[in-house]
Amino acid sequence: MAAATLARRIGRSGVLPLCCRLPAWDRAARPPPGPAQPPGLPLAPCRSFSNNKIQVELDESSGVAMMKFKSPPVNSLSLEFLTEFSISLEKLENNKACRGVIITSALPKIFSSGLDITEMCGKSIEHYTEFWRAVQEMWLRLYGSNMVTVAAVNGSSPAGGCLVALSCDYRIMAENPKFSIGLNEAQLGIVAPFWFKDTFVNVVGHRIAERSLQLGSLHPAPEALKLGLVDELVPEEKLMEKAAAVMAQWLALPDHARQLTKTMMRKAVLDRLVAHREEDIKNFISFVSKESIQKSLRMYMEMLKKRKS
Ligand SMILES: CC/C=C\CCC/C=C/C(=O)SCCNC(=O)CCNC(=O)[C@H](O)C(C)(C)COP(=O)(O)OP(=O)(O)OC[C@H]1O[C@@H](n2cnc3c(N)ncnc32)[C@H](O)[C@@H]1OP(=O)(O)O
Repeated sequence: MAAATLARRIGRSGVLPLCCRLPAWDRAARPPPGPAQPPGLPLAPCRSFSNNKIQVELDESSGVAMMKFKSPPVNSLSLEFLTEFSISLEKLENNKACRGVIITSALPKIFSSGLDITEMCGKSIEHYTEFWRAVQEMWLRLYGSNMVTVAAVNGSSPAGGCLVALSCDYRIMAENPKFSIGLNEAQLGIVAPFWFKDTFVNVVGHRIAERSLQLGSLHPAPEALKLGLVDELVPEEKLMEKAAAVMAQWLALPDHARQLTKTMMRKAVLDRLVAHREEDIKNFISFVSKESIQKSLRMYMEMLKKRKS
């Protein structure tokens, strides 16, 4: 089925209708069709699981899951959020019926505000260790996912929020110039870890990444498109429809060829963190424990509050 037709059928709900079946080269063989269903019962269930902070709906007939961040006020990546995120990804990854996931936000104007700064302020070494391991875990699962991952960026997405989008296979952003995206860590007086940087370089190239990282730039949507930080801009109301169309296009290929290609492109960067995980945690702890860094983070949080009042 042509991607455009599929997208039209998906409509605004973002959920593939039961009549649409994607090509036969699934992630793994599906169970044989059962006996005819009584009228009124759905042919293929739309499985959903919702935790406190993330809602996931999987349409088993299309193999596409919709993951929505729903942690007000700004979808900050707290320890609890990151844990739910990793568990949700793991559940989908292990579900043979799931071939792709669209990641978006259920909140208006914000995709994700990045790592929860309060998790990095005034906490114990044990807490920093647990938190940073959760950040690593989320990235390893998302960047290394076998599923097709599409980010439907429907709001601002600084720092860790940008990392989530960068870790997907394709990024579509709402074309609102008020929404911005980027690795702005330098603006907070902190440094994006090497694997944030590597992920960024793999998307936009070395020169753009170097300039953007040093300046801690947050790029308004049109600029993000020009830099290649996002792949497409679409009017906000068309975002989910477009994400579904892109997903259908990517799922029209055999999974094994796409997955092996993805692994080939990403393995070196993933392996680098896997090989240096404990060192990276130690590095985070020693960095974040510095009084000067704590001061910078506190001042940044105060600035956010002042800006509001
Ligand atoms: C060796 C390596 C060491 C360290 C590496 C660390 C890497 C770090 C990565 C990160 O992701 S750091 C986080 C970076 N994030 C940001 O800079 C975003 C900051 N937030 C904003 O710019 C804005 O809040 C916004 C996301 C654009 C939303 O703006 P809006 O006006 O809609 O909301 P408001 O600013 O009023 O915020 C509401 C509420 O939420 C609190 N908030 C916002 N962001 C965060 C956050 N990232 N963590 C924790 N809390 C956050 C904000 O303070 C407000 O709280 P209040 O209602 O109590 O005042």
